[in-house]
Amino acid sequence: MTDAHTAGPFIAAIDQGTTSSRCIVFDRDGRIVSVDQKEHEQIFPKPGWVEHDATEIWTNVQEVVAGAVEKAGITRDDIKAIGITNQRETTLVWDKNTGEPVHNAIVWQDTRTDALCRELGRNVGQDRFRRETGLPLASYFAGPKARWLLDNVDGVRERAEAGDLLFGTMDTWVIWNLTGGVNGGKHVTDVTNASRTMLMNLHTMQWDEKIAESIGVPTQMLPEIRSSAEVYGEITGGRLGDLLGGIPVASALGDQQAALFGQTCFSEGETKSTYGTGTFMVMNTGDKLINSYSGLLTTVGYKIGDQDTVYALEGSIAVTGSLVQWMRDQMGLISTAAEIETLALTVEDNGGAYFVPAFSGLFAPYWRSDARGVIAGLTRYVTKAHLARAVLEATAWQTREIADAMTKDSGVELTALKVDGGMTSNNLLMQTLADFVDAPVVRPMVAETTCLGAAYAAGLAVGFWNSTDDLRANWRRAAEWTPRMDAEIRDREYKSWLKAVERTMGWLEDEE
Ligand SMILES: Nc1ncnc2c1ncn2[C@@H]1O[C@H](COP(=O)(O)OP(=O)(O)O)[C@@H](O)[C@H]1O
Ligand SMILES: O=P(O)(O)OC[C@H](O)CO
Repeated sequence: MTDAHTAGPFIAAIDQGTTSSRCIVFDRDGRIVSVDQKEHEQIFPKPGWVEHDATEIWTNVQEVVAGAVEKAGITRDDIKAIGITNQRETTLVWDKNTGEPVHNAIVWQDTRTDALCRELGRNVGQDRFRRETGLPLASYFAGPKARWLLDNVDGVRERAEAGDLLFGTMDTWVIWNLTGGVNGGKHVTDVTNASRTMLMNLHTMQWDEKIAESIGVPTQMLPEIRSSAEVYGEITGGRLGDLLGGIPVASALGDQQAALFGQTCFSEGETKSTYGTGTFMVMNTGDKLINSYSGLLTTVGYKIGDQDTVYALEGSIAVTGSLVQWMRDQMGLISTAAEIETLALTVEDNGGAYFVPAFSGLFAPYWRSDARGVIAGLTRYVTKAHLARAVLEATAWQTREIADAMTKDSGVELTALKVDGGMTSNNLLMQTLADFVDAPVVRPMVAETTCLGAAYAAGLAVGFWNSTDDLRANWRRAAEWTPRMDAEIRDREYKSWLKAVERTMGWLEDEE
């Protein structure tokens, strides 16, 4: 509910995430006024496959927007703009005449395009994709997922070539529906989301015809690439049209880029790391498009209207919070995620055990789809409490590897790491992180940095905030952890971790 401290007007933001969709209403100081959230089904048709029902997601998005507005006790006139942020890479194709998806969305974690990526590597070469798109060939990205839909769903290639089908990541799907759907919905994406498709040329910021042809995706089904902060259209029609019709839809950012923005990492070298299902460390590299030689992604940080593009380096870790979920749901060793900390605190150390959760292969800095999970160093001494430690340490060591790669590629030493996401409520993990990366770890007051970033971008687009300086003033520290680990112990432990990582590689044979 609004009160005297949160007088309007407001900006709303939608976060269409991997496990849920949420909407948050913010005031001018970047404070949360209301939140509504709804989970959607995770569909696992085969080992390694992960899908979402995009129709369910759109229904949930409408519900949470209506829910957040109702909880705030405000109306359309109080909201100056709405921004979008989203799980990235998750790929959908739908019919522009009916609004019906041709298939479930293929989620970023899905590994069904591994073989296709290997084939593209053999036929076209890794280097070409890296050079033009900033990305290594991996099943993580959207382009190969689109190709899979074109090849494997009946009639889809013909309908796409006839111009009846639209491709989009979840930003595009939500914006198209919000702005009218079959009745003139805008078919757009922003530069950050486009930079994760493997179809956009990072040098021109346009679809790369040759790359699209080599992957086998017709460019006519791709959305128009726009900046991250501008008015794409207005809320039109349907349930939300009645409630919020006319409100400008004014930003789109992939969720990790939105978190960079929400953490106000506006200067070159500033870095954030978000700890959710997976973990994503992103460094602002300003106007420098840095080629990574250490296994990071070169990506777009953001682009505000017609200002210059801000680039970024990213280290993506597939499994962090989801390892805690696995300990809870598959192993039954804890009953809530928070219990991992209580259990880990019953022992002094990991008892010699190291857990490398290469469940979907290894992402950054290795990009090895043939890797699978390993628990190394087991003896009869090891208890479930030691494993709980090893689980938390896995997140911290994976971050350390990315931090090392960032320093190598950018030449910038990490002086502080701004963190956010669900796992940051774990104090032991945050201390371990500071110890392993050997830098202070800081968490802001508003932990919902993803939605905040989308709200900030939308607010800038409509003049609700004037500049990024206005936004910096809103960032406030809530907690800080400083390193206190003996360097010799850290180096010894790091070596053992790297040895355990080695053990995960080559588990899958080429034909698997
Ligand atoms: N206290 C905790 N300790 C460790 N992990 C936690 C804790 N609380 C939540 N998590 C993990 O954080 C993740 C949820 O964080 P969230 O930021 O909501 O993720 P996402 O946005 O990716 O859905 C879950 O994977 C959960 O296991
Ligand atoms: O929805 P999240 O927070 O799990 O983020 C997913 C990432 O965008 C995948 O690249």
